Amino acid sequence: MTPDLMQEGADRLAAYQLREAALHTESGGRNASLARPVIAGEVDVTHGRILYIEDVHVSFDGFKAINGLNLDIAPGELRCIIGPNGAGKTTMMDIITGKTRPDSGTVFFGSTIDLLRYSEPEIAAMGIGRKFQKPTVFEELTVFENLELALKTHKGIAASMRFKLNGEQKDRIGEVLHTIHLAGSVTRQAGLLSHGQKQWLEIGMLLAQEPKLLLLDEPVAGMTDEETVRTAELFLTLKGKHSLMVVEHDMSFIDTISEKVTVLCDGSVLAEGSLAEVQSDERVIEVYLGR
Ligand SMILES: Nc1ncnc2c1ncn2[C@@H]1O[C@H](COP(=O)(O)OP(=O)(O)OP(=O)(O)O)[C@@H](O)[C@H]1O
Repeated sequence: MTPDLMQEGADRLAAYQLREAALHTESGGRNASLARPVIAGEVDVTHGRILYIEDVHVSFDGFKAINGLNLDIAPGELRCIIGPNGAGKTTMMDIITGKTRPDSGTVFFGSTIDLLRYSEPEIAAMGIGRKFQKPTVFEELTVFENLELALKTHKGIAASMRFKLNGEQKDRIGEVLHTIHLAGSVTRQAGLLSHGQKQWLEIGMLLAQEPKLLLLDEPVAGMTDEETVRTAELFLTLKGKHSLMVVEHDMSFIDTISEKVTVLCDGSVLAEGSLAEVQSDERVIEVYLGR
């Protein structure tokens, strides 16, 4: 992400926060009930789901990229998503994060927040973080500065102008640095990190914002074997505190981290279960794993 894009995101977030504040001051009626669910930190998971997708359809010029998709994720779950190229994995993440609007269907964050009503920055501000395949850290800044910036941006641009880290926030950055195995590289310029370390730093930038749901697209692509092992350890420590959706093609990585695996094909769920279960499913072997 470029500084311009980050600035734009922060501006839109500030506008969103102003709009939310205005909604909260209106009395009763529809607006009051709509405003209620988007208070940061409050996601109603009493029904046992942090993400709920039902019968979602998306077509691009008549081509059905997502075709009757149903999927839900429990709070604290680490779900792996696999499937052949073109199965709709990225499009599904685009829908959850507000980048693509479905033609029809339901997408809820917890049981009260209808994600289809919100924009991309609004959804990010609610606690859904997304990590794209390529690392996009600020190469000129140090590891610490990248994390600090992530915290500031999360506060919105108006707040970030006068934003100084308090003790709690410094502790939060320290905690994140430890989690992402970069505590020994605080003052290192991000551009000098290895590919794997840059990926961890970007995950750390998301963690600094304390997301409830993290969407990670091919996080170990291009990593060394050692980095892949450490990333698996990292994800296993995040599980429980956060809900994670991980799209990956690396089966040994999935084997290490997965409990439940969802196989997407032609825009809908082909199979779901443990890795061993989906690997022995004839339909999955046919379309994805090969004989
Ligand atoms: N904006 C778009 N316009 C037209 N077609 C699109 C668009 N976005 C995605 N598609 C098509 O939708 C289908 C699903 O694409 P998507 O990128 O979601 O698949 P994927 O499972 O992420 O694949 P991969 O593993 O290759 O990343 C593909 O056939 C793709 O070409």
